[in-house]
This record gives sequence, C-alpha cells and structure tokens, in this order.
Amino acid sequence: MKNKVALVTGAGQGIGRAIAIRLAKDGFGVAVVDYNEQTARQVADEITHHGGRACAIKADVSNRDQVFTAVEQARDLLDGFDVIVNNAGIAPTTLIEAITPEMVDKVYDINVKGVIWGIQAAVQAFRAEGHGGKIINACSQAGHVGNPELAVYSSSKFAVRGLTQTAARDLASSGITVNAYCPGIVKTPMWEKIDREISAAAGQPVGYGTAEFAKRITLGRLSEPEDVAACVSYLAGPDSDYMTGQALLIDGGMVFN
Ligand SMILES: NC(=O)C1=CN([C@@H]2O[C@H](COP(=O)(O)OP(=O)(O)OC[C@H]3O[C@@H](n4cnc5c(N)ncnc54)[C@H](O)[C@@H]3O)[C@@H](O)[C@H]2O)C=CC1
Ligand SMILES: CC(=O)C(C)=O
Repeated sequence: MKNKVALVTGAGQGIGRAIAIRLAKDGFGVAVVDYNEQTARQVADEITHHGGRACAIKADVSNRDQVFTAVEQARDLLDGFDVIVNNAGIAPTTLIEAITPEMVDKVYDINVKGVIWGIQAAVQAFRAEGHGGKIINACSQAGHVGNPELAVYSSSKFAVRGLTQTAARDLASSGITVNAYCPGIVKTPMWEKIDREISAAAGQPVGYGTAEFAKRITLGRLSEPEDVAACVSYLAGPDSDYMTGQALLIDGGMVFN
C-alpha cells in the first residue's frame, strides 16, 4: 500500500518541526512548509537523513495562491495527499488600547485566513486524489479562554476553533475530518518571545511571564513540542477516524485553573 502524505505549515521550527519529524516517523511522506526556506530545508534534510521521505517548500500561509501551490507541489513530489496540518501562527502581545489595524490584519491574515486557505487547498487535493482526508488546525488553550495581553492572538484562535467545528460539519459527507490541537505553554521560540514581551511590559526580568502563565498549568511543567506532536500523530492516524470537530485541549486544566 502507498505511504500516506502529510503537509505541515510553519514546520521550520518549534511545534511544526516536531510534528513533521513525528509524522515522518509514523510513516508519512512529509512536506515541510515554512516562509523561512532555510529552516524548512533543514527540517526536511533531518527527516531524509534519518530515512524518512520529505520535501521542503517555501510558502507564506497568508497568501492563498502560495498555499494552493504548496499543496499541489507536495502532492506531486510525494505522490499523494492525505493530511494537512495548518500549524503556522504568530503571537504578538499587546494591551487592548495599543492594538493597531496593521497588527490585527497581520495576525488574522496568518492565523485565521492561513487556516482557511489550507482547508480549501487540502479539500481540492483530496478531491483530486479521489478520497477523503484529515485536516488538523493549530488552536490553543488561548482559543478556549481569553489570555492576558494576547487579545488579538487569543481571538484569532477562538476563530480557528469556530472554523474547525464548521468545516467538520461541512466536509463530513466528503469523508474529511477536521480537528484542532490546543496546546498550553510550549517551549518554542514563539513562547520565548511572548515571555520576553510580557516580562518587559511588567518591568520584570525574563522568565516572569512564564512564571505567571505557568500558575495555570495542571501538569506542573511546560510542554515540549514533542508532547504536542504526539497528539497530532493521533489526529493524523487511523485511531482518530471517528473523531471530527474537536479542539483537543492538551492541558485541559489550563482553562479552568
Ligand atoms: N508555543 C506555544 O506556547 C503555543 C503555540 N501554539 C500554536 O502552535 C503553532 C506553532 O507555534 P510555535 O511552534 O510555538 O511557533 P514558532 O514561532 O516557534 O514557529 C512558527 C513557525 O511558523 C513559521 N511561520 C510564521 N508565519 C508564517 C507564515 N505566514 N507562513 C509560513 N510560515 C510561517 C515561522 O517561520 C516558524 O518556523 C502556532 O499556530 C501557535 O499559535 C498554540 C499554543 C501554545
Ligand atoms: C501562545 C499560546 O497559544 C499559549 C501560551 O497558549
């Protein structure tokens, strides 16, 4: 039987990198997509070095044409298309009164529209392949509960949760499942930047933001990108075939602690 193919956006570092490596270990051919071509290439090389199948594709998820082209390239280079992981996202911190139109546009173009373009491109590819597939979106605990100083980001992740539920309903009859993963605090460059910004805004040393957010963590430690990748591995694999419209909280306790 033909090996399955997955495309992961924002896979040049952090959670996306861990997902790409995990899905390759699970047997997927993996398209490593990022707007940073160099890091995408490094991750694809790492996968092939360890015996996996991968290609690196440069694309900005806020650009609809680039997303469609990336999906078609992945289909062509890896011979099939079964799973898309719409992982790319950005998270600038801001106080409510400092939110600018430019910031809203930038965050929504990537975090929300990027997911919509990914869903559309994947649906087109699944139909061309003549089968269903799996769409997996990056949400967050911040898509379940408003996070301090992250209003634009948090609201974009609420939107991703809504998109996931709606697309699940609209696409079920085509054999396509749509789910999302909702991490807590994950040790990645994104989180390090958030910590620096929140700590600086409070006039505190680096690490203050992490300590404040960590008070809400149930399991007593920050998560690793590989913890998230394990959840996505389940969502991409056959064991989740009878699951759709879910926004899986990886640390459920964070939203009520
Ligand atoms: N780190 C965390 O604590 C959490 C992260 N998340 C979500 O997980 C996803 C991944 O986050 P991290 O790995 O932490 O972020 P990160 O900032 O460490 O890595 C993001 C990657 O996406 C790429 N990227 C950004 N904008 C892009 C665009 N327009 N087109 C293509 N690639 C683009 C970057 O080049 C980078 O390689 C994001 O959607 C984020 O919102 C959710 C909950 C917690
Ligand atoms: C950045 C993010 O989504 C967090 C901390 O949940």
